Amino acid sequence: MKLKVGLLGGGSWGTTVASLTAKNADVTIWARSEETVNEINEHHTNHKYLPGATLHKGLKASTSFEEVVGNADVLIMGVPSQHFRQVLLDAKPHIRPWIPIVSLAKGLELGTKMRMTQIIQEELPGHPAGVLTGPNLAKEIHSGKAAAAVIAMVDDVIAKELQDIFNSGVFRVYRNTDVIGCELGGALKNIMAIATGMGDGANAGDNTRAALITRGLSELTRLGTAMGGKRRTFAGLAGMGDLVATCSSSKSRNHHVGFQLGKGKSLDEIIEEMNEVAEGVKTAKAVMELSKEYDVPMPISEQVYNILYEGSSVYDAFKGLIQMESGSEAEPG
Ligand SMILES: NC(=O)C1=CN([C@@H]2O[C@H](COP(=O)(O)OP(=O)(O)OC[C@H]3O[C@@H](n4cnc5c(N)ncnc54)[C@H](OP(=O)(O)O)[C@@H]3O)[C@@H](O)[C@H]2O)C=CC1
Ligand SMILES: O=C(CO)COP(=O)(O)O
Repeated sequence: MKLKVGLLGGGSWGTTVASLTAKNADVTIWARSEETVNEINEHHTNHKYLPGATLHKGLKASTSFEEVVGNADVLIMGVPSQHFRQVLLDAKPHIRPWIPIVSLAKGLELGTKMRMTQIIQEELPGHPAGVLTGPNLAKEIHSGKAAAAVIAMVDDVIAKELQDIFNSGVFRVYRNTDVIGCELGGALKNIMAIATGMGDGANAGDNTRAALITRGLSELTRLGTAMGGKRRTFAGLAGMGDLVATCSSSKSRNHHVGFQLGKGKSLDEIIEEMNEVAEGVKTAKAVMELSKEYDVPMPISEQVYNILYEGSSVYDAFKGLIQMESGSEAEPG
């Protein structure tokens, strides 16, 4: 008997994971748009988010939480971070006791600064909560290119069962028990992708991008370990892996936002023209508060924040970073 999976969120990554998982399980995806649901059921496509992709024929879709979640053995949350709690609460009355809940989101909730598994634990205490993360640009995965990911859960026995649902040929899924580190790696790298995007947009060069990625890793590891993540996690797929993929790819939405800023466009213009989420824009706000709370200097994130919200220019940001005293590699700066 195949496990029943309910997946909430019909965007590019939610749809990609639903289609991949449909090879191993009986999957129904929830999207709020009837048009998307009908398109998935009738044509096995989701043009708005995955143009040109054909989805697994066994994947079903519905706008009804009851239909998607009511019988599910596993719940996967593919909704962006700022809407995650509300969608979880809307689905809550239909969720069966103690089924595992896996987040696909890479961001922190504004206001609470919470990770998505913390929201799951707060709203649905007792459900094992985990995250699927790693260098996984949806646009490459739906076209069948190989990739590796990590399923992180405190309970490694449940993680092993979930590994079998997600693993499929060229999509290789590893396990990790460090949920905090895996979740923070995914959220924090988006800010670094905005930074490298800015450099690329402003034609700063390959050496600058490499310096930003490397110092970005050091910066996110500092905050991540202060918040309870394990140093090794940040050197793995959820940290370094995702950082490299996102910071160097024009397929990344966060890199795209940075790139356009580097070309001189305003944030409002860029967001207006996008129909997808770039989580780093909002996560940057939460991270500035966390940097103060944990007393961890985050110079790259701070410059990204200044450009996004304080009216600084890309030139000001690079000048700011370059004028910092360069001490030991182990130190901020
Ligand atoms: N795309 C990728 O390559 C990857 C993305 N992720 C992460 O996955 C998460 C989901 O991103 P992704 O699928 O890419 O997002 P997209 O931007 O592609 O899609 C956003 C989805 O969220 C829905 N949505 C927007 N607002 C609301 C709301 N208020 N209530 C309910 N649903 C809403 C949209 O529905 P509608 O169409 O009706 O507006 C749409 O289905 C993000 O945290 C992202 O960082 C992780 C790995 C890879
Ligand atoms: O997280 C991702 C790749 O691992 C997707 O990054 P973007 O959200 O920037 O497109």
